[in-house]
Amino acid sequence: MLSQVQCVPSSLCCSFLSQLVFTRLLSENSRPQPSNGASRDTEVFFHGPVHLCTAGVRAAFVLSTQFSQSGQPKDYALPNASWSQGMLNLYNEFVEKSKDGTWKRIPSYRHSSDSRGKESYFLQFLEGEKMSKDTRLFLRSLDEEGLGFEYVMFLNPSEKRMVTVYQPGPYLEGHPGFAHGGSTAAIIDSTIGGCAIFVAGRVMTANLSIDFKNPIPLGSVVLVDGKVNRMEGRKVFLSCQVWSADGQTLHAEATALFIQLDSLSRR
Ligand SMILES: CCCCCCCCCCCCCC(=O)SCCNC(=O)CCNC(=O)[C@H](O)C(C)(C)COP(=O)(O)OP(=O)(O)OC[C@H]1O[C@@H](n2cnc3c(N)ncnc32)[C@H](O)[C@@H]1OP(=O)(O)O
Repeated sequence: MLSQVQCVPSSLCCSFLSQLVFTRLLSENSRPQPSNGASRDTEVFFHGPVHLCTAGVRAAFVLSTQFSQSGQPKDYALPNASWSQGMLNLYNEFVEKSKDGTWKRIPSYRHSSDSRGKESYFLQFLEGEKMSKDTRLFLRSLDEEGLGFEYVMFLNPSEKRMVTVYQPGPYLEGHPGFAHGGSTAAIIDSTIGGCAIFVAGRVMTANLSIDFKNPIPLGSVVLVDGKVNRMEGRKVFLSCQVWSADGQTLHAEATALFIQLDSLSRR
């Protein structure tokens, strides 16, 4: 994939970049604004008049957003320009707590096969599943920062607990200005899914029950706090709460059952 990015002729890139600037100027006053939570600087739109831009160049751009400058797969669980100060504050708080090893930041890649390193419980999970190299991670499926799920997970192994610092972007809108409940379910499922993977390896969600207490404003920052309560045989019981960053508002409460799998291949 990398070589495809590097093979794009530089003249094509220049033309692409100038079109991009042109596109931004053209569209600055005409396109709808994100209702909340997205930095305009991170937005890239492709409009009709500039469709000189080929699908190949578009693909090269998309690929280039998936790799860091060092050519390594991009770790999406690191700060970017779309993160609000509130998101950065909570992130820094947990980075600080990670210094003595109590918490561990979980790197997060678009493609599961990019999850490298001995800290990667997720990779161990996938190796067990023999999943395709191109397996995607749903929550990382947008090319542009700040529009969808912006999040970083921290695992506390001794407490079997995972917290996700989460900032929902405008593409997750349900009721005007608020995150769709399905997106909240997805971040809860992934947070407690991470906990369940940590304690039980290969698992699937069998049951997820959510009480939505207060809507989550788009662009706000919340803390998704999940933990394993107990295991009974193959059954992993978990609970989760979603709090506003200031701890004053309980947005959602959930319980879940995950089932440890012997193997997906038997299915
Ligand atoms: C550290 C890591 C970091 C990672 C970060 C990234 C994380 C990303 C994470 C992403 C995460 C994304 C995660 C996702 O989105 S997973 C996608 C959504 N989930 C599914 O699609 C699962 C579909 N269901 C199934 O495949 C099967 O039904 C499963 C596998 C769940 C169980 O079928 P299986 O044939 O294997 O088991 P069994 O039927 O013998 O049952 C076994 C026991 O379980 C009990 N039971 C079963 N179902 C229920 C139920 N609904 N309520 C209450 N109890 C239930 C059952 O009574 C029995 O109990 P007992 O009789 O033994 O007492």
